[in-house]
Amino acid sequence: MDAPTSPSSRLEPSALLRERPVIAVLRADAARDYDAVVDTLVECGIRSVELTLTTPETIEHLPTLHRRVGAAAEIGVGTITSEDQARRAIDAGADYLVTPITRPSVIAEGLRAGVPVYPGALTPTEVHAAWTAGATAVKIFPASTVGAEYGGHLRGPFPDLRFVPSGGVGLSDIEAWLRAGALAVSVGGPLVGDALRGGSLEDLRARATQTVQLVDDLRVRS
Ligand SMILES: O=C[C@H](O)COP(=O)(O)O
Repeated sequence: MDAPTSPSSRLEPSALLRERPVIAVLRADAARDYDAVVDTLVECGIRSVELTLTTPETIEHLPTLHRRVGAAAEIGVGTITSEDQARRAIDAGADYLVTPITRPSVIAEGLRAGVPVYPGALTPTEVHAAWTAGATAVKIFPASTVGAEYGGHLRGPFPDLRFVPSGGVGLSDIEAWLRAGALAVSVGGPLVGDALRGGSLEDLRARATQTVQLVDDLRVRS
């Protein structure tokens, strides 16, 4: 049985994510493919990277990536669906956990360890359940099925809600989501492209630089 969790134990998002509200989601064929892409993203100013458990050896490779980026970026582990996965990711040093679903026991693992959790939810009922279980922010997934307008709708009944859209968020959607009140945006394919599968790192650099510029400009203007 999943234990209820007091919202008072909710963890805050990192300063890195608050300052530059983009999470780059990496889904690779092998963990070693992360290295050059993470280096490039962080060089361009991306400060939050989410690895995914569909990539073999992700947890084993996490300490190597932490050594590569140092304090320049936080590295989270996503696609977590079980308490065991959550514990293993935490033990390997995950800075945060991301789940495609809301499972209160996984959120509780993060809270116990002091590691922020971003659980996935879509409907208002799911979003509310994720938030009250102690999410640092609720991952709205898959975000492209609802669009940025949905974020504004959620703020009506849930004015304190923190949310992060994920899934199909294009670079051209980032501004609308942040203006709708998102804490941050989570972007995989549209940012990373084919860079994890031998694609151009220069093209990745261009997309990452453009993305960083966009969110920094929005912060200055808001
Ligand atoms: O699990 C994947 C993330 O939600 C990112 O999705 P995306 O590649 O559509 O941006």
